[in-house]
Amino acid sequence: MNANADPAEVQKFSDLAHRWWDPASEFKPLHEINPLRLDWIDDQAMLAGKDVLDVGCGGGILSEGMAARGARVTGIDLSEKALGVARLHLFESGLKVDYHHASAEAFADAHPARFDVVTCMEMLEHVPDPGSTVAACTRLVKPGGMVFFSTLNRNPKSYLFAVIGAEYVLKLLPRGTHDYAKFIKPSELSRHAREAGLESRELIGMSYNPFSQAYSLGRNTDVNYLMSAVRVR
Ligand SMILES: C[S@@+](CC[C@H](N)C(=O)[O-])C[C@H]1O[C@@H](n2cnc3c(N)ncnc32)[C@H](O)[C@@H]1O
Repeated sequence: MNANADPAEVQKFSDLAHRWWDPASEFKPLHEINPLRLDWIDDQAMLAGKDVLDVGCGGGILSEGMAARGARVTGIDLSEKALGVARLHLFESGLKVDYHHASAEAFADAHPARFDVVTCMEMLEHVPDPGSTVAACTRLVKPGGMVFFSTLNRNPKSYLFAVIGAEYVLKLLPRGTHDYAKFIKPSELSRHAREAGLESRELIGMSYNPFSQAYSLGRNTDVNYLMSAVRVR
């Protein structure tokens, strides 16, 4: 497996992959946040007609959403099982997405500056070297193109909400889904982005309200957050 991949992390997603499109499964949070992040990306990138790469696409929830908005979408992941589920789901949805088994780094070597837009959502907190992934996403996008990331902040509140709350109290996610040590502060993601040649455009938080059981985008980046950036060199 690629040097910048944790086989145990990829295996975790492979083991659950058959439930990826069940909106009541472990992937419920991804289904619920998808309309929010899709609108947020589309507002900035104007997806229709664009060549888009979805890095760490998993079962294809975001990839299909972007294809439905008129983008030509390619998805890459290191979980063969997740990709198998993603390909099968295209028969149900009737959408077109081109899925490949590849790491961001290897795909960047083969397809430098090939895409108008690159998305890499809920994936950086599962890789050993997120800076390398950010650099690869930057190499994959054309100069002037946009890159979108989402991940988890690292602080006592995010530990409480994303690990204890989500995995142990509300049981939104299976125990062990997230490794707190791999969470990434916005300042760290910004540094990786700057070093790679990206200029940050927007940083926005995503919060879960356990009473209304709904997600919303807002200023609070304490736990989940998203960042958009433009390749400037
Ligand atoms: C939480 S899922 C997110 C899926 C999708 N991006 C979304 O937000 O709907 C994380 C995905 O990252 C993939 N992944 C983990 N490490 C990876 C790596 N080094 N390279 C490519 N994909 C990886 C996993 O297989 C899994 O499909």
